[in-house]
Amino acid sequence: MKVIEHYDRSDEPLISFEIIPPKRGGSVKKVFDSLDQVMKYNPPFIDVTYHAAESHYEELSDGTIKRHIKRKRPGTIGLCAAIKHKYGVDPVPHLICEGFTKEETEDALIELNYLGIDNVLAIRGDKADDSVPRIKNGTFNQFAVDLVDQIKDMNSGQYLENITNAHQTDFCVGVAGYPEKHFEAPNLDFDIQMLKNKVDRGGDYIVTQMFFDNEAYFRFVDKCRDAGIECPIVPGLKVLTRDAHLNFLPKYFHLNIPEELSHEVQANPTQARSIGIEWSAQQCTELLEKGAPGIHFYIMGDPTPALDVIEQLPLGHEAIGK
Ligand SMILES: NC(=O)C1=CN([C@@H]2O[C@H](COP(=O)(O)OP(=O)(O)OC[C@H]3O[C@@H](n4cnc5c(N)ncnc54)[C@H](O)[C@@H]3O)[C@@H](O)[C@H]2O)C=CC1
Ligand SMILES: Nc1nc(=O)c2c([nH]1)NC[C@@H]1CN(c3ccc(C(=O)N[C@@H](CCC(=O)O)C(=O)O)cc3)CN21
Repeated sequence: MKVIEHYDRSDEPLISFEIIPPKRGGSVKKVFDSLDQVMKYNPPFIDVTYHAAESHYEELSDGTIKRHIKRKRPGTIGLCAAIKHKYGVDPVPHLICEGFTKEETEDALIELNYLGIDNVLAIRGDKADDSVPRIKNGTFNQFAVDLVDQIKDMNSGQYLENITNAHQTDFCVGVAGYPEKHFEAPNLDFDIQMLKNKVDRGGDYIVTQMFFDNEAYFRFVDKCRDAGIECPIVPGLKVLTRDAHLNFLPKYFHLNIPEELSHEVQANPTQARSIGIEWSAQQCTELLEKGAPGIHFYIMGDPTPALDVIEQLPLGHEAIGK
């Protein structure tokens, strides 16, 4: 079933999760162990991140530099197929522009279609310093909106080359939104216009970047509505569990940590996990009271903090599968 149908049909807020594939050489068992734990809560869908190849440089004994190109976390599509068939839950693979040609993306969409997977999250992808320069032959999607166009084209039977009577796929497309602005955008209004483009061109729902201050989410939703964006805007949350997150999360995700939270963690660094869980539970309670369509938890490799949060929430039957 499509993610947008889950939101349209449910009377209860939906609790969903996002995971990351294991590093190359890792075992899928750890992922299944995580998923076994979250299944108790009947997630309607599970997102699986997608990762491009990265460059690594090695200095050889003669002083020359050798470049190695490696995809650190392969396996998104296989993992999605496994989730669908092992748990009967709708997987949402991420598709990214960075590092992939449109031709590779078309092939990935064909694989997904054959697997009966009809949801994707269309994002641009992080422009890492060590991303692989575009030396491949082919065309590239520059922004997430270009990827949305490509997916919607396939939904109307338009492939990259002209194919008469081509099969029309039927993907539901999620896109990313930034309550505290994407760091490259000059201002929030500009970023919201770019978000509106993604929705106008076929994005069915929005999942937000993580945030720790609900006011940022509520302001963002108001501004999106004022800009004419009508689709569900799902808050994405990560539970802070370590004092190191005070630096790590702003650095990697360009977000603000409220003073009250950072002071509390700095005063009791060994209690970071319980402080973070308490903070997140309060965030969720207010978000749900004020009508958020659900919560999307970024659990990545470890579901336990998010599950501790969920246990504290006043959720109904459908949302928590009790
Ligand atoms: N779940 C995940 O894996 C998520 C990953 N991300 C990461 O966040 C980053 C951004 O991804 P998206 O939001 O999908 O990218 P996007 O392409 O929608 O926007 C990226 C930036 O470009 C700007 N922009 C968009 N269209 C533009 C245009 N036509 N002209 C000028 N500027 C334009 C936007 O304002 C924004 O600052 C990526 O690096 C992505 O990997 C974000 C959320 C979720
Ligand atoms: N810019 C951006 N890139 C992303 O890939 C991304 C977002 N934003 N926002 C939404 C989700 C959340 N994502 C992630 C990705 C990795 C971790 C992660 O590895 N967290 C560990 C870090 C471990 C370490 O210390 O290295 C953690 O402890 O939080 C968390 C969220 C992926 N997504």
